[in-house]
Amino acid sequence: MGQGLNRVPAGLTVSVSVPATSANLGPGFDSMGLALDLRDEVSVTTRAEGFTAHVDGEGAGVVPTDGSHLVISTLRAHLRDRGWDVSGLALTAINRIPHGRGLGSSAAAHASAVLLADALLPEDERGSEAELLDAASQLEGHPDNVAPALAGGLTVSWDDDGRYRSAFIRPQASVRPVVAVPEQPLSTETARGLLPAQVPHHVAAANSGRAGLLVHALTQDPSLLLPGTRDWLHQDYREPAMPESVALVRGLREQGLAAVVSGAGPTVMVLAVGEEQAEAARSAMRALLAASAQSWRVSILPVDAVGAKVKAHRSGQPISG
Ligand SMILES: Nc1ncnc2c1ncn2[C@@H]1O[C@H](COP(=O)(O)OP(=O)(O)O)[C@@H](O)[C@H]1O
Ligand SMILES: N[C@@H](CCOP(=O)(O)O)C(=O)O
Repeated sequence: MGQGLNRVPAGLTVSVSVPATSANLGPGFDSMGLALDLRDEVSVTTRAEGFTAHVDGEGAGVVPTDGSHLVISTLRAHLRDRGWDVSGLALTAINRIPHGRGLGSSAAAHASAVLLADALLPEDERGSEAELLDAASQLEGHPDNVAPALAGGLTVSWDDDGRYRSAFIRPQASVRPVVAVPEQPLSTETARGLLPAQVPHHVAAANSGRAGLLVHALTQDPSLLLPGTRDWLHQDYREPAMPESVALVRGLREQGLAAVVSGAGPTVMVLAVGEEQAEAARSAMRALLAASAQSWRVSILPVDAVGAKVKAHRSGQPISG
């Protein structure tokens, strides 16, 4: 327990649920993201001593069960930043977001931790929405997953001289994301390591144009989603780490479907328009993956319009220490 820090009392329980997210959406590298209807649920109860994590679902048996669990360590880091700490914590999680697949599991964990920590603070010490967005994004290293995880829907985020900010946008209701999630994970860190330090000016210009077009396609004219999801900044550079995913994106795009690598991959997502095209995308994915050596989960994952929910808070009176 840090010296001079206020102590959150034992006996407080807080729960959050946070959606999966797909970042980049093609040309919106490190800035655009979409929340998806698949949620992690996490509860913590403060106690006098000891840090434990009980996890069901994705990551069970793999992620740590002590104080080094990502949500516990991040929650404590956020508390300390605010001048507080906690002597003990029991965490329970139902994880549905697969890890290391490009569906924002680590962003969901960082967002959960910051929201849980904030809810454990006395009301007058809690952060604003903008502060929580910035705090969770700083922990994640980029804001494109954290912003839609917190707010739902579609977000465009930017770095405002060292502070992350986000605009929240309602996508067209007809947009139906379809995902193909492979068995084999790929860490975001590894995928980021494949990116070049610089790209030619004409490539940056082309990508910026498509990112602008993508916002128009997602909000006004979904018939432009195929050109609006074209990327030159990250997907091809990452091909050596996920050749099947990049080949799947190409195969789907040749059929006129707006396919992208979800986040840093290796999940592939199609931004379909309407139920009929979503079903067609699902069939096309299954057909193109029929000969794959690994298994893939193919499903329609609707857009989550709600974002993170702090679900319960049995409040007590935090004490100073
Ligand atoms: N809910 C969670 N609880 C504990 N650790 C998690 C959780 N979610 C993610 N992680 C950690 O983050 C890693 C995945 O992060 P990352 O490589 O960024 O992939 P992605 O965010 O695309 O799923 C996992 O292997 C695990 O170590
Ligand atoms: N912009 C990031 C997005 C990473 O998303 P994740 O879901 O794979 O963590 C990147 O492309 O590196």
